[in-house]
Amino acid sequence: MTKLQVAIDLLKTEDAIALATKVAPYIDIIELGTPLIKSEGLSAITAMKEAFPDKKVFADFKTADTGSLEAEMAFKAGADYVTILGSIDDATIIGAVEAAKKYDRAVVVDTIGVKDRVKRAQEVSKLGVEFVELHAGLDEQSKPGYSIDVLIDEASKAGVPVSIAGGVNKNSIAKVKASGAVVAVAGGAIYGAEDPAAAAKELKEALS
Ligand SMILES: O=C(CO)[C@H](O)[C@H](O)COP(=O)(O)O
Repeated sequence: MTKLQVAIDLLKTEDAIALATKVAPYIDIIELGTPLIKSEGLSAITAMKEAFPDKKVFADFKTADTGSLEAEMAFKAGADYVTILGSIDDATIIGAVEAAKKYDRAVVVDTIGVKDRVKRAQEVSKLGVEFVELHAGLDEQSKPGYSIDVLIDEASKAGVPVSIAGGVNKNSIAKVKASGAVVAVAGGAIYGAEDPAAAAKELKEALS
C-alpha cells in the first residue's frame, strides 16, 4: 500500500507540531521540510520524534556533501529517514547509507534538479537506499506548464521503490497510487488546506 507522508514546510517547531497533531491519524511519515530544519535546527527533529514516537520522522536535509556526518546528525537527533541529493557523488550517498546501517535507520535520495530521474533512481537504488524521491521542488512547480504527470509516468517506469513529491493533492492522488509509488508526499495540499485533518484524511482514504 502507498504510504502517506506530510511535508511540513512551516518555519516554527510549535507550528509544525500543531499541524502534525491534527493530521497524525492519517499520516505514516512526518517530514520536517528543509526550511523548517534550517530555521529551527536539529532540535525540531528531536521535538517531533518525542511528540510522535510511533511515527516515522523524515529529515529533509537535502545533503550535498559529508553524507556520513550529516546523516549521523539527523539520526542522533531522532530522524528515521534523511535525504541526500541524487545529483551529487555516489560517495556521499554511500557514506550516509553506512551511517544509516549503524543507527538502523534509512536514507532517501532526493532527485530534485536531476535531469534523468529514472536513470538516477535505478543507479542509487543499488547503493542501499530505502527509496528514491521523484521530486519537482516548489520553484520547479511554479514554472508554467508544470504537471505532476511527469513524475507519475517516471514512477511507473522506474522499477525501483520511489516516492512522488511535487504537487500531490486530491486530484492527483489516485494516479500517484496507480503508479506504484511506495510513498505519496503531500505538503501544500495538507498544510495549506483550510482543514488539514480533513485534507489528510481524504488523501489517506484515496490510498487505502
Ligand atoms: O521538499 C519540498 C520542497 O523542496 C516539498 O516539501 C515537496 O515538494 C512537497 O511539497 P508540495 O506537496 O507542496 O509540492
